[in-house]
Amino acid sequence: MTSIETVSSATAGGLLMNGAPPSLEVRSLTRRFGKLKAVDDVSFVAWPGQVIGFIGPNGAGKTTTMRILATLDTPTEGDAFVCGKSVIDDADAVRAKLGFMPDGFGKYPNMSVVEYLDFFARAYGLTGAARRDAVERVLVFTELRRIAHKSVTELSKGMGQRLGLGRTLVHDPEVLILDEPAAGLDPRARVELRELIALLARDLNKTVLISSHILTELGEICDAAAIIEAGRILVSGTVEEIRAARRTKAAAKVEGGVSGGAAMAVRTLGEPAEAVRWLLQQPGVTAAAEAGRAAGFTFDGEDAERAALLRNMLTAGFDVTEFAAETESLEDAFMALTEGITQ
Ligand SMILES: Nc1ncnc2c1ncn2[C@@H]1O[C@H](COP(=O)(O)OP(=O)(O)OP(=O)(O)O)[C@@H](O)[C@H]1O
Repeated sequence: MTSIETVSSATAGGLLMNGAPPSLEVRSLTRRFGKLKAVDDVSFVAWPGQVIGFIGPNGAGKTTTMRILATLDTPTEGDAFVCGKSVIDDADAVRAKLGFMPDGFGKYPNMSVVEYLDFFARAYGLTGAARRDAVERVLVFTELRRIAHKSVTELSKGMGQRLGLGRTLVHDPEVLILDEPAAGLDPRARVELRELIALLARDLNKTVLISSHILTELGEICDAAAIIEAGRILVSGTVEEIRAARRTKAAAKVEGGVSGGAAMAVRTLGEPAEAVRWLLQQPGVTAAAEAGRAAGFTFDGEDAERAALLRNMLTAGFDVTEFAAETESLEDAFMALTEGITQ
């Protein structure tokens, strides 16, 4: 690993988004275990309504970071803030604002789903009607109502994960920390979990930090990502910022190319190299390069100028079969951005 890339404009711009502070801020966090730096100067931010993927291979430092956020461990250096409260100096306030779903959690035998949730509601100090309402709200949200009286030890993996998520929601926290919640789920349960997480962020404005070592698992639900390897953040920011950083990097690779503009791709019946040569002469085209059988380019212009570019291309004799804005997956962007960075 030779460099760190943080592409979040929010971190650079004074930690405000639309005038609001971040709901989660990890600031130069380091955790040593003897000689091992499990977490090494990790920083990233997340905002209300955002699902942020915490992505990295096994042993990268995700769980250690999450445990510190959940006040279950303390950092060697640095600090983290949940709704502005320090995990070191104000751990009680953090616990009230945060729900943590660990990657494995105990299920007590002889306890039904409703009793399990009620147990956690008591642990959070809820009493009387407030406790009953909280448990009911969670049963409805997680769709566990119909199996409320089933024993927790008889649940399927998918239902067990719903219960684990429900457990973190009883005190209605603003920030949710979910450690590998999709691990071991079948495709249907995974989609259902994804829908619940989207609801929590989009409808209830919660911040969700969700870890995985599988990038594709998170690509579809995350608005932002922090990618970690060997304790260090390789890249962090919104998915759009990560894609933009990738485009800038791609454009910088093209000789004479100036970065900026929307990513586009064009396919013709001829050689892509010919299209690339022609594109590089056109106004608004800031970079172009061959991309398999297509020519990829970045274009800085409005719809009318884009239409003119296509018209000119046809007039110039190119047999265009496809001409489209490129939507790059988070995975593609990550692979390109971290190319040559990881060992
Ligand atoms: N209590 C501990 N004592 C010593 N080493 C630890 C301890 N906890 C974690 N580690 C080490 O710190 C490193 C980071 O571990 P961590 O569990 O945070 O990684 P992770 O990204 O969550 O990985 P996984 O996906 O496998 O859970 C690993 O090398 C791990 O062995």
